[in-house]
Amino acid sequence: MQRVTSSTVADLFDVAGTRMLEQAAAATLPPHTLMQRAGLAVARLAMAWAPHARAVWIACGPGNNGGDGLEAAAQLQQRGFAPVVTWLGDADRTPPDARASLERARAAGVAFAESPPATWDLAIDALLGIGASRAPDGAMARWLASMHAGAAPVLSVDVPSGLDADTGRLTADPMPPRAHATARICLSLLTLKPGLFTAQGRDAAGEVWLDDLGCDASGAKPAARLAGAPPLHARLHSSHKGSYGDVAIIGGAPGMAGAALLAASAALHAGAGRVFAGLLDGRAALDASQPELMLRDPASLDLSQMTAVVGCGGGAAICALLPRVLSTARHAVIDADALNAIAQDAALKLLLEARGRRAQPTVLTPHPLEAARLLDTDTAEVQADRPHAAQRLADRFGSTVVLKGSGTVIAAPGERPSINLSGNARLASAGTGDALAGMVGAAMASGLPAPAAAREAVWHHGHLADQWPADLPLTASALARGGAR
Ligand SMILES: NC(=O)C1=CN([C@@H]2O[C@H](COP(=O)(O)OP(=O)(O)OC[C@H]3O[C@@H](n4cnc5c(N)ncnc54)[C@H](O)[C@@H]3O)[C@@H](O)[C@H]2O)[C@@H](O)CC1
Ligand SMILES: [K+]
Repeated sequence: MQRVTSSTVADLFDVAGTRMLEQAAAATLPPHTLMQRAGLAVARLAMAWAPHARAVWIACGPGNNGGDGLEAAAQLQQRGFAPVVTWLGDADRTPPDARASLERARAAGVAFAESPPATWDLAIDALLGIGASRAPDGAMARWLASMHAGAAPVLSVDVPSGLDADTGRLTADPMPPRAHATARICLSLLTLKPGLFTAQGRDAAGEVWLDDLGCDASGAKPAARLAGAPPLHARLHSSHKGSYGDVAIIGGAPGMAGAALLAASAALHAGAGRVFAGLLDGRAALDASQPELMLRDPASLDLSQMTAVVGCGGGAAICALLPRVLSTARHAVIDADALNAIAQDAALKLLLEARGRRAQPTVLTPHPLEAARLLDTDTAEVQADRPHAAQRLADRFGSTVVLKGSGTVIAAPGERPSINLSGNARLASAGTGDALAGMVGAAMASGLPAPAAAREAVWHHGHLADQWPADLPLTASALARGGAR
């Protein structure tokens, strides 16, 4: 059993892939073995996580996810706990594995009840797993609502019930936030699923653990992956500023110079050799606190050997510069207003596609609304399947895509999407996206391929927020200055 952290490197399997693995594993094992392993793993995690829980409520659904809960109940009962099971199954239609676990729970003397106990110290959600086919309703929906509204911690078996394991879309009502990060925990069985880590999955699952039930997943095709912590890049003693590349920040229209300066500061502190601030606001003054930044007229910059970070605070004025950036920049990071300009202009779309065909490294950094505009759809459709949306965008424009949001997805043509696990809600403030664009630019300028540059910068950006002292406000300018690696 292992806990998943932002550093974890792992393959993610969708429901179809997980089912294939389950069938292959079950075929080599005595009947009911996988469920016994699953129930034991749930019981062990429950005992380790809530060792003093006296009242344990286990809510079990009609399928094999419920079977895991019944098996866990038997195991807990045998170890001196007193679980109370509420079960929504029908003995005649229960699948064979779950029926065997039902018998074991009854034989162990587990208490069954029609409704949840009055109070509980730990709730185990074994209502629905990867077989969920519709939104929970009736008693199931009521039980889920009360366990997630209660103060006691919740352990979800395999996936939080009502969460789509492939996409992280919650079909149940949104789960209320919890005061403590570990008040929700999820034990994913056999495989890790993409939906646990993006969209609403992070909030619904809480801390994620994996038990592979002793099965080897190496033969199966993953749907996505967790890229984990990037490697440390040691610098050669004989290196010089030219070794780490030039970054040109192009943006900062009148009234929005701050966004471009944030990106410039982030690129500088993330290790770029030289950073040029090509501000659209010709009256903007140099940031006196960062004399390393070089202020230039954006039209005068020769981008052919540079990484251009374009769009931060660009406003409508960025449109006029985009044809030159898209045609000439050696590497490009396209953010914010530049993304919106491209979404509205067929000629700019063609130029972006042409960059992809020329294999000129390009990273797009949209939030869901910007991604929706580029895909000519709406935010709900993007959020309904974030890995798929990011991959569509990457394939469409031949670019690396960083789809921001909870569980940032990084996709590139010909690669499986990866999901980043560093970062937290403190990043939800103005300017943090500008800092990220600058950090991606610095990583590209250092010579990393676009997908690796995107993954590494996204991880570092989130990691900074994870390490941020709780009593210090996280502002974008401080984040940008903290980007040194
Ligand atoms: N068979 C085995 O030995 C193993 C099963 N495992 C567990 O089995 C789960 C998958 O089991 P199943 O395929 O039976 O699927 P589930 O137990 O996730 O759910 C399927 C059942 O729930 C019903 N259902 C679906 N949506 C519903 C809703 N909204 N309201 C009410 N009922 C609903 C379906 O009609 C079906 O009866 C995994 O998530 C995992 O927890 C794992 O432990 C691996 C081993
Ligand atoms: K569940």
